[in-house]
Amino acid sequence: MNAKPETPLLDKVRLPSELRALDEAQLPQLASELRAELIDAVSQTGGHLGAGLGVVELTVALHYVFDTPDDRIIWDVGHQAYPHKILTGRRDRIRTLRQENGLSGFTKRAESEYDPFGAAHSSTSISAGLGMAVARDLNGGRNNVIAVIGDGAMSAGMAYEAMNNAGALDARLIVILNDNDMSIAPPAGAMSAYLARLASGRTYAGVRELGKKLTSYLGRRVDRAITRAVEHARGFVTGGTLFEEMGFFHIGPIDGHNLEHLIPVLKNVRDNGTGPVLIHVVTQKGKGYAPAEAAADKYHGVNKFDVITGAQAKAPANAPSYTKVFAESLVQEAREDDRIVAVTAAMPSGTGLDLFGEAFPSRTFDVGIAEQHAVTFAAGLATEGMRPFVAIYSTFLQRAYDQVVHDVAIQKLPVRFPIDRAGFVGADGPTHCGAFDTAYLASLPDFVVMAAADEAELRHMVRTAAEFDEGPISFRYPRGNGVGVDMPERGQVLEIGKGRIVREGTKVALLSFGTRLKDCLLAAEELGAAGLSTTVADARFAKPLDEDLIRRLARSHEVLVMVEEGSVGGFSSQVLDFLARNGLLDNGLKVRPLTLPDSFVDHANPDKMYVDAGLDSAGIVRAVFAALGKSAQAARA
Ligand SMILES: Cc1ncc(C[n+]2csc(CCOP(=O)(O)OP(=O)(O)O)c2C)c(N)n1
Ligand SMILES: CC(=O)[C@@H](O)[C@H](O)COP(=O)(O)O
Ligand SMILES: [Mg+2]
Repeated sequence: MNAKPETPLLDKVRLPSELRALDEAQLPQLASELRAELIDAVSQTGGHLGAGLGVVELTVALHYVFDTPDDRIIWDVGHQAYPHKILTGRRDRIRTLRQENGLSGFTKRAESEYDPFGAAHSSTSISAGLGMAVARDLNGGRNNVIAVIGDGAMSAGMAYEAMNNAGALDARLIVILNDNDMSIAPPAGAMSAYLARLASGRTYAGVRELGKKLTSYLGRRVDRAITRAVEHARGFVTGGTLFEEMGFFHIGPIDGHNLEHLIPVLKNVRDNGTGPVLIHVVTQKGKGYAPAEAAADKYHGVNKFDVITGAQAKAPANAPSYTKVFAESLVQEAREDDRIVAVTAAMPSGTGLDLFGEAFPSRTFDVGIAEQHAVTFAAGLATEGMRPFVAIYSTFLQRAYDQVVHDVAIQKLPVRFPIDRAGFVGADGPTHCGAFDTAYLASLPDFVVMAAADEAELRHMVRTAAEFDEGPISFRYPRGNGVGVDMPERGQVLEIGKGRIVREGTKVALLSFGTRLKDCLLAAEELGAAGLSTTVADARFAKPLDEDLIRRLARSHEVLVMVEEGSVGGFSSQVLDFLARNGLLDNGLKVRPLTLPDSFVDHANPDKMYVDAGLDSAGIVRAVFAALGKSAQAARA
């Protein structure tokens, strides 16, 4: 275990008010101790590190200059907010980050008054900040509202919707564009190239012009320190930037690691000016920790690691991850069919499309954080006969629901949706839990909705989706590793709307949708041992349902339990609806849906989450006994 860093100055700063009592000359030391504390804490918990390292100085400067929590700081995504948490009364719990009952890995209103807005999905900060600014004005308040948004998050439409509105309202809102020239992967798109041009100072102003311009916004208080800050290194961009055209006063770029530059600029913006202002701050993701600076992903998200070497802990795996199986299967199909193309919204490594991109660079599209566009872009591809796969996390597809309905489903376009991170995701908590996709997709007419029970099934579903041209089709699979089943050389095309019986019994039927199948099989063993002959079926499809299979299970068993890792309203609800409409509930069948709880479940270890949700084998056994009016113990006795 590495020695805990010495942090004599940070030890005296529990809250921002104590930070504000420091002399400005002490701030570089504070920043250095804060960085060491951050590295040490994340080495023990794992989590998002690179983004936080990049905003250490910015965090210190913001809390030094602004009167938080009355002044509101909104961190976009919130993954970079660990230094903010350390400075805002949460240092004593920082080593509980992302663990059960510990601090959230993102900003969270319930956690602290210094977190005025919860996040984890990107590009919400300017909208939320504008709402707060307008509310302040309506209430006659005077506090500042500061939205800190990354260059990656700046690719999402919502950021522009918010700026468009802010420019029109002319509300006093401070936006800090934290430009580290990185998303999770290197950023994609024309906006990123534009920011790079601004940051490289293509358009310099002369000192006089700069002075005039700053004075026009900041009043006469523009001092030499600010002029120096914005002149420094890259120079000051004048006139006609996109942000100015949208009604923002645009300052920068300035060096986001230089407190002597940050503090005078922030103070002057705090004390002067009207209307919305955007400060373009240039930072380095992973700053100040050599292994992070050298890493391709700048240590965006890490496991526990050794501080000296940077080596990350790796859990031993007996099976490949679902993500990898998906990616390799798609590459395999794409070798056979050049109409297959792949789309990701800024998640090439998370979705496995980095592998696809290596094999087929010209058929891979990283559209940036732009889920809505990703879906409609794929719809356009499909209209011209391409076979697009939009590989996306369940939670992020939520953002593109109207595009799924209006652009894809109504037009019956064959867009394929491989849905990763379906179900509990563990440490990222409720914002990233893939709970709702089955409910929101299976309610759409003619949508084909599948879930893979294991990695071999996933391979079949990739092939099935590739060859299905009749309309939209999705298949879901969870975060983490497969079960370790034998893999077919190539996937088979599954019959649409047909499930499979995995084990035959007579009294109890367990109907699984997705990877809970293995717990159903364990439960069936236990039920069998207790004298309850149990059938286990893998539904494969939530839409269209395998009606014959369900009818058979309902008619020939006393108990029918549906098991899924999704919200209420999903697969089980589809089955219940079918049973009710077809009179299959009229003869005393005991039916129990086992779904995710109807609540937002906080971050924890996924295995524990399954137990708490009753979705492990013991929970399934309990549900069967409860349906039969017995306790599990009594039945065993
Ligand atoms: C809507 C949405 N899509 C995707 C993600 C996944 N994601 C989290 S952080 C991130 C990169 C953000 O880049 P940037 O805003 O530049 O922040 P940085 O990590 O560089 O500080 C992505 C793609 C997300 N959180 N929300
Ligand atoms: C903040 C964010 O949205 C991503 O970094 C996310 O945490 C990645 O999750 P995975 O680790 O499951 O890819
Ligand atoms: Mg970035």
